[in-house]
Amino acid sequence: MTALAVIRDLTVTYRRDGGEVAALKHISFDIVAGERLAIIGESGSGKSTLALAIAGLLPSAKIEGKIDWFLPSTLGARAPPSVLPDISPSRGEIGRFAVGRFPATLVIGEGRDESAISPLEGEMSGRTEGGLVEHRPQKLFTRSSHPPLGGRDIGFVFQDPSASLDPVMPIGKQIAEVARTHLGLTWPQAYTQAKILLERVRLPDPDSALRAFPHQLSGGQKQRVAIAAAIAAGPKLLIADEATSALDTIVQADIVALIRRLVAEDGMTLLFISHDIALASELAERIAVFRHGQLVELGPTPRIINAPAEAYTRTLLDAHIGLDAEPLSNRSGRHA
Ligand SMILES: Nc1ncnc2c1ncn2[C@@H]1O[C@H](COP(=O)(O)OP(=O)(O)OP(=O)(O)O)[C@@H](O)[C@H]1O
Repeated sequence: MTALAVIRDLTVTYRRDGGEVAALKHISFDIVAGERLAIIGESGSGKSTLALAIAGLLPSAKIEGKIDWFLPSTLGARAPPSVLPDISPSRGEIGRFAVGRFPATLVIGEGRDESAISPLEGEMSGRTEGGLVEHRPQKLFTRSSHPPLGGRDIGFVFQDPSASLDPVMPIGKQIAEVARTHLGLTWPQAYTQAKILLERVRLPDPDSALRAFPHQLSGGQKQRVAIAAAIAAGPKLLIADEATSALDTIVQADIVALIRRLVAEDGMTLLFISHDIALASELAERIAVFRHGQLVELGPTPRIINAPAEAYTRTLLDAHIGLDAEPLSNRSGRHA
């Protein structure tokens, strides 16, 4: 098993009302390349904080610990200047790191420099790119290099597609822009790619859908578009943060099936964040259980479901009425 990312002693603290909130406390685990890993826990357990920290999308929190990335070479890939950390190595250095050979190490939180270009607390541009909300990078300290680039190495699907899609830009352009930016395509090439992606996420009539605006689509269709944008640059890691929670049960099952299919087709690693242990157990090969910012336990899905080591996991299982029922995605023979 090859690690895609090795997370060690990750601690995240937010500042709130003059005090501090420890959202994650000394978290250590590996993300295995190609696996489907679910992060589950009740509200406030730190799931979203973990997802955002891994994606480098926590500009205003205090982050300590280390993430080693084992990313494939990206030589030739184009990185938009706005998402390169200001102290990152020169772009010529990016691409020297091969999977499993030269990890990119982010040592976070050492010697924080307040003159960094990080945005003011709470500031976000609101602009979307590859399913990621673009922001100026936090001050990450790079030991060796090639930190992952949001949108290119990591695709992010949020709970609310209405918030992650630009309401005044045709959806084809939103997807094409990701492909153009990160893959260095021309606009015509990027639009061809966008159409292929709309077909892959099974949006009806992809040709006219290219010109549609988000408000012309249903919630499930918008999430399909958000997923298409998230995978447009061929990320190694796809993070789905409660990506189905805002959808009704039937559409939820469709989106889960879609994510499963796309992850398999593209050989992506999946981090599936959910409060729903039943949903997680359908999709994930391993489950990590979080509570109060701590990792309670992590193991293969059958072991977590059938023989949890921790009482808290058992409580979560007992609380879930639907776990013994037929998996959601099988209920009506649905396909992605
Ligand atoms: N921007 C923030 N500023 C201050 N505190 C925050 C911020 N974001 C999250 N928190 C706090 O950090 C803790 C973890 O929150 P987080 O959103 O990561 O949990 P979660 O498991 O994803 O919850 P949910 O399922 O409700 O989204 C909570 O106590 C939350 O109130």
